Parts: sequence; structure tokens; C-alpha cells
Amino acid sequence: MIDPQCPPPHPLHSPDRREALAWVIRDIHQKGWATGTGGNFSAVLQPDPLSLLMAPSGVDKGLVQAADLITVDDQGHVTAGSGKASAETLLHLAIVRATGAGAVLHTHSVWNTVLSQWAARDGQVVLTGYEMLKGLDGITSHTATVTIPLWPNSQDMAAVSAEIPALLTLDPAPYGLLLAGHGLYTWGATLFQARRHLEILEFLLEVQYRMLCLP
Ligand SMILES: CSCCC(=O)C(=O)COP(=O)(O)O
Ligand SMILES: [Zn+2]
Repeated sequence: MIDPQCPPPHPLHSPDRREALAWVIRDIHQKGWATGTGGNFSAVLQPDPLSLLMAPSGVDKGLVQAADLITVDDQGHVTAGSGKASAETLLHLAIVRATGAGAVLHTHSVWNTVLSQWAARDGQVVLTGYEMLKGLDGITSHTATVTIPLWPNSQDMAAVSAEIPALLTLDPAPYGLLLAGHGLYTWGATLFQARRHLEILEFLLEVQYRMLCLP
């Protein structure tokens, strides 16, 4: 029975990492950023040897429950749970290794897809002048300039995961990475932080797109 004086914590704050990650995945799907099985999401289970908790490949991200999550090792092989590991697991591992992130979130929103294709010629998206930038860890002014590097999409994720660490270790360190015509990767020290970065970047990418449409 639930004690009304002491309700259970929201899943995002649950000590059970499976419950927290599954809720985040469903919430992202509900926002329309991971439709049609798009997107993949991970949280670090242990740093050394590295292992990740992830949704299995090809599932409807709006239906993912805690028990559906798989664990993968530092080579991207499934070590527990049923289902296949995402081909993009290698990118998650590369991002965690390069940034020290505790969680990595990858979305296919309309806005990030359009802008990633549009900005492919520049190799980056530059965000500045927005108060919402302050939602990114360490940013204290709307005058900050945040650059999201962009990399060509590929079906060879082993090659991409070998190439992107050079972009992730730039100074200042980026908060996200776009794959052209594909989607956004973002991350954070914790799942809570990664989700905050995702919400801020998705908001800013939509704003940037709408600004481009103004006469
Ligand atoms: C229609 S989604 C195409 C694959 C993809 O880019 C993605 O993010 C989802 O792949 P997964 O295998 O992790 O479900
Ligand atoms: Zn994807």
C-alpha cells in the first residue's frame, strides 16, 4: 500500500536505474523524438570494465519497460537480457569513453534531422543568443556560443565510432553531436543531466530551424 505521506519517488529519481532509463525512453518517445523505433539510449552500469544498460535494437521506444533493457559489454555484446544490441551501441561506447558521460541519449526528431541535413555543408550548428542555453551544464549567459559538431551519417558504425572521439574532445567540449540526415546524440554526467541537455538542445534546434524560416 502506498503511504500518502511518503509517495514513491518519480521513476526519474528511482534508485533502480532500469526504471529510470525505461521511463526516460518512453518520455522521449512521447515527445515525438524517437518514433518508428528510432533512437537509442544508454546509461553506464559500471565504468571499468565498461558496461551499459540499453534498449534492445528495433523495439518501439514508447513501450520499453525496465525488464526489457539489455546490458552490453565494452565491445557492444549483449551480456544480459533478450534482444539484439543496437548497431549504434559502438557510438554510445565511444561517447562514454571520450566524455566520461554517465548516460547517452540519441534522438531522431524532425528538427534535429532537418538541421543536421541543412548544416551538413558547414560541419556544425552554432547556437548563440538564447536564454535556454543556460540549461546546459556550465553555461551562465545567453551570450555563450555553443557549437554542435556534425559528422556524415554511415551504416558503418564501427568507422564512425573510431572517427568521432576527435570531435568530442574539442575545447570547449561539445554537448552534442549531429549525424547528417540521421539525428542527435547528447549526453551528461547522469541520466538526469543527459535528459536536461537533450531537452535544451531539441528546444534550441527547433528554434534555430524556425528562425531560418523567418523572412
Ligand atoms: C528507424 S530507426 C533506424 C536505426 C536508428 O538509427 C536508430 O536510432 C534505432 O536503432 P536501434 O537499432 O537502436 O533500434
Ligand atoms: Zn539513429
